[in-house]
Amino acid sequence: MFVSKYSNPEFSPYDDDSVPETTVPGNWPAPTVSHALSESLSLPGSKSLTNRELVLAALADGPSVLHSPLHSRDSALMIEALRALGVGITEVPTGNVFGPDLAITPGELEGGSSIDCGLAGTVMRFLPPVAALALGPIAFDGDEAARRRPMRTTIDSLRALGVDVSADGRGTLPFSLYGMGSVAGGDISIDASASSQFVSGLLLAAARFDNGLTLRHTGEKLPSMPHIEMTIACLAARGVIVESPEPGVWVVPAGPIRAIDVELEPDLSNAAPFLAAAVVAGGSVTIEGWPASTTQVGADLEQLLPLFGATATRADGALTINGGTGVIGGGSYPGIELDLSTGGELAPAIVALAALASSPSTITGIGHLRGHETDRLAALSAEINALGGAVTEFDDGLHIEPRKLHGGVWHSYEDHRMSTAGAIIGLAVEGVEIEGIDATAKTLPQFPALWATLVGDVPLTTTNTTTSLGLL
Ligand SMILES: O=C(O)C1=C[C@@H](OP(=O)(O)O)[C@@H](O)[C@H](O)C1
Ligand SMILES: C=C(OP(=O)(O)O)C(=O)O
Repeated sequence: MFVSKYSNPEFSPYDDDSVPETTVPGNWPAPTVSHALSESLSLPGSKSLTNRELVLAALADGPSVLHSPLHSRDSALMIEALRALGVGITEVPTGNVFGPDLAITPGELEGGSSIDCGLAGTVMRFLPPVAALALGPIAFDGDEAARRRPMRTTIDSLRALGVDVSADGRGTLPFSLYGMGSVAGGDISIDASASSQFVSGLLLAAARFDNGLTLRHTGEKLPSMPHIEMTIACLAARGVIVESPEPGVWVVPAGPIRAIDVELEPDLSNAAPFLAAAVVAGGSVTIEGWPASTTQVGADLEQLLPLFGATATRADGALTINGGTGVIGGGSYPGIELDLSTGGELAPAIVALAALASSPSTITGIGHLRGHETDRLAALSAEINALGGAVTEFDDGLHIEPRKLHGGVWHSYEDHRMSTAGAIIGLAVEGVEIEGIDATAKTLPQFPALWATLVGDVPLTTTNTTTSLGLL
């Protein structure tokens, strides 16, 4: 189990004498809520932005500082991997409850290491093109579950760039490459229909290729376009202007990646379960520090949650979702028909809400979620149906019929968004116990503490978020 030193994942939303029994010791009893919410929360930095900025700072033309970065398993894996490649990364204490800033000093990229990708898509897809710029052999592996995630496009694209890659034919981790200290670059075509991260990984490193890169996506569909736009925006802020002469084609000029200090935005996708809680419980949840403009797809929650009858208000740099009376207060909200191809990482929270809706929902455009931390379509339908739900899977999505749900064990499949989807359902359904709540450490180790704050008015303090931080 990963325990971030910036959190205390053991923190429970219950008083010591009121913790419900679970059928299996170690399961997390998802708290129900019996009152309308009225809570305001801050969240730690964005995973997607933190791991992009770590890579770009490592490839930049001088030292820089990342302010308010995420500290979680995915960012820790990225930091360790970059250090193994010869990049200097040190913590700069600030008093921020979510952890210190990071000072990054680029170095000559060196081989000779084995990189643990854990279960992080951003590590396994972003770092191989960076490693190709190093000198020497570099091996990539990860969790057992990571060995099921699609990697063929990364492997094929590196080979198309002339990089020597050793891999069996399965198109997954583990594999290794032999970096020659430079990559010529040029013109390659890839099929990124399984993940936008194949595109982002190449774009992030391409300015450091001798001839830059012209990248063409040849597959039928391309999920998560906002994440590619995020990559392009992060590069632009560092002076690398990526042109897209036609959809699915990107041209990255060779040149320096400028070192800049960056303030990270809070993770808006991680806001999804907290804001969804207002829809279920009624009342309001406010997320502080909501950026006025952003490339994060989590910003779509402002439009998505009103589809379930909630109202969204932006004021004073915060987003508030008000769920009215909520299901808990005796209200109901309708199901939805939605193509979520641009925001697949929001799907588990949206599907959890759909499972509590009063009419059917159909979510499409999310077939690629079968290659996420787990096959999310199979996992969501199995877990909701085990609680008495009626979810059917099709290739590209899920259909959810309204049913009265009952308690039971909700499996996380080591997937942080499965854990949090179970917590949303548990707000309204007595006796839901979550197996594997620790999976939330992937991007939000403070989830149990923040959820306790949300449902139980337990103040978020240095005791429940930063016990072992030693900064304050
Ligand atoms: O580039 C990124 O930071 C991400 C891209 C998306 O991946 P896919 O395109 O594989 O869905 C998203 O789901 C993931 O959580 C983060
Ligand atoms: C798909 C996700 O993660 P990853 O970055 O590992 O792909 C996610 O966080 O929903």
